[in-house]
Amino acid sequence: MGYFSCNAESAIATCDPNFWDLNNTKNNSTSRTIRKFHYTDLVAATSSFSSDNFLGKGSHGNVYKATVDGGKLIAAVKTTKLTTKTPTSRHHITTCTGCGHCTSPAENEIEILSHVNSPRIVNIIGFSTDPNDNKLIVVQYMPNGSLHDLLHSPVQPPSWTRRIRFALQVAKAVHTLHSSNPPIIHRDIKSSNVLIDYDRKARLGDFGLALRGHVEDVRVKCTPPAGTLGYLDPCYLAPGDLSAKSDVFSFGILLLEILSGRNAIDVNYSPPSVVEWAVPLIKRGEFAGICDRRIGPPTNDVVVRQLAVLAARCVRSTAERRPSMAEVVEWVNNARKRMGTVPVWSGLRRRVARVERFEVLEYGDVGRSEEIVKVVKGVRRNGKVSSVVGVEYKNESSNEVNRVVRCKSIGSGSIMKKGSDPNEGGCPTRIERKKGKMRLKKSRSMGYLHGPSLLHYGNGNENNRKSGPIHLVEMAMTKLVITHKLEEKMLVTPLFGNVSNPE
Ligand SMILES: Nc1ncnc2c1ncn2[C@@H]1O[C@H](COP(=O)(O)OP(=O)(O)OP(=O)(O)O)[C@@H](O)[C@H]1O
Repeated sequence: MGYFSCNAESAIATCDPNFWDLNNTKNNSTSRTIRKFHYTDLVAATSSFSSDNFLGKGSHGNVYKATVDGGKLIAAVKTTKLTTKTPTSRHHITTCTGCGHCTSPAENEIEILSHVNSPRIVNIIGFSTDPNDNKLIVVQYMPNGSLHDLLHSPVQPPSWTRRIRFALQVAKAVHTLHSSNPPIIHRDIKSSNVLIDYDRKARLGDFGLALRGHVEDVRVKCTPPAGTLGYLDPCYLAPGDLSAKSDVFSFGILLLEILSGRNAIDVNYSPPSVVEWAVPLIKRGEFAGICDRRIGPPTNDVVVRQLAVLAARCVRSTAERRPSMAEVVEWVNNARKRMGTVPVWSGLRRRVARVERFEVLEYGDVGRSEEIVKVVKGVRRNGKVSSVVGVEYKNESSNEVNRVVRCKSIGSGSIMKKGSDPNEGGCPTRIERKKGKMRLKKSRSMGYLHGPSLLHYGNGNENNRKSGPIHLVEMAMTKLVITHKLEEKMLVTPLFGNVSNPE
């Protein structure tokens, strides 16, 4: 891959008074010390840039594995050539035709990386200059390839858990860049620039196109648009169009790639653009349709729904309407937490199925006419209850508003067996009243039913009102009935607005 770029570092010094001088590796308070290697040391460390140490080829040169400091440090050395003004690739694009305001990607990468150090990026160790004045960049060695290789490898595609972790790690990397002072805009977020470290965590690399500065800074303003086709923000047509939201767009493409396992531009699909292919599916709510066919949707399909809608928001055509990277991190993190869990109400479905086996349904077919009027945020009521959520719902016939607050796990023992209803002479050994609440006792599982719902719950008919234990069953049935509405309200609407229209 290559850039249409130009090389005129003196012009940058004019544009930006803080331009980082390669001869001064620590020129201001935000810089960190980086090493200046002798070229001959790097020749030795790479066995004269031998094919055995060859790691890959980029748009500006090759990358080699280097063993430095007598074997104490393994690094990657990126060789570069002084960039010409000639287009070198069909992938990278920029409109620069020799403006005299650009620096070479290698020098730019050294400058940017000297100002940032994060476990989520491929950090710089040092640099060198070859006899032809070409720069060599020494960065941390990433032994596990790129995210692009992993996603598109024919063997063993990554699991959902790994994909979501990678998405979160990249989102954190971009957020770190955007929140540094002055902000750094990467401009080339794509799966081949995400490398996997020793701990199998994703790190963002290749800062050749990155820009450091506020959008109003002259340097940022005078740098022509650049990026990789398929990931490039369509709003970014002129230097003045650049904003952090361009990275958000590219991240959205990457997220779609992670979810679908398809390339940003893939002629095997119709349409070839991942945005044009995925966004209509997302708008129609066909979330399973965008999941990588090789692994299918995850157990908790809410996770894909959340991430797909988030991706659709990131690639919105209006840059201002895209989320910030802080928001992206938050929602990907929420999805990660949800991964490995089952939807809140599906556990209830299983428990209600057990109730059916106990034949308690003879108490009546209740809860068919409730409408959710409010989703209430739960509170931690007991050390044993880790996550409490609830709803207020209205019985349409009686107009009563009742509230159910429950923990994620109400044990099967919280449902009374037939014959244990005190009205029938049964013994409610597992249920006790405490301070106006009904407490369900079952080993580690606790649940609560709040005040009026215990006393006034019913289908509007006084005669149908049941005693406490029976109500527990009825509540369970009610929750089963409202499952679909509730998931939409709780898990989608508050997070993303109207799902059917992410635009
Ligand atoms: N730090 C690293 N550790 C291990 N391998 C690396 C490292 N950096 C790059 N590579 C390997 O070298 C290849 C080329 O990397 P490079 O960043 O130069 O180009 P690219 O990102 O693939 O393409 P482009 O330069 O067009 O964006 C990568 O695909 C990767 O396989």
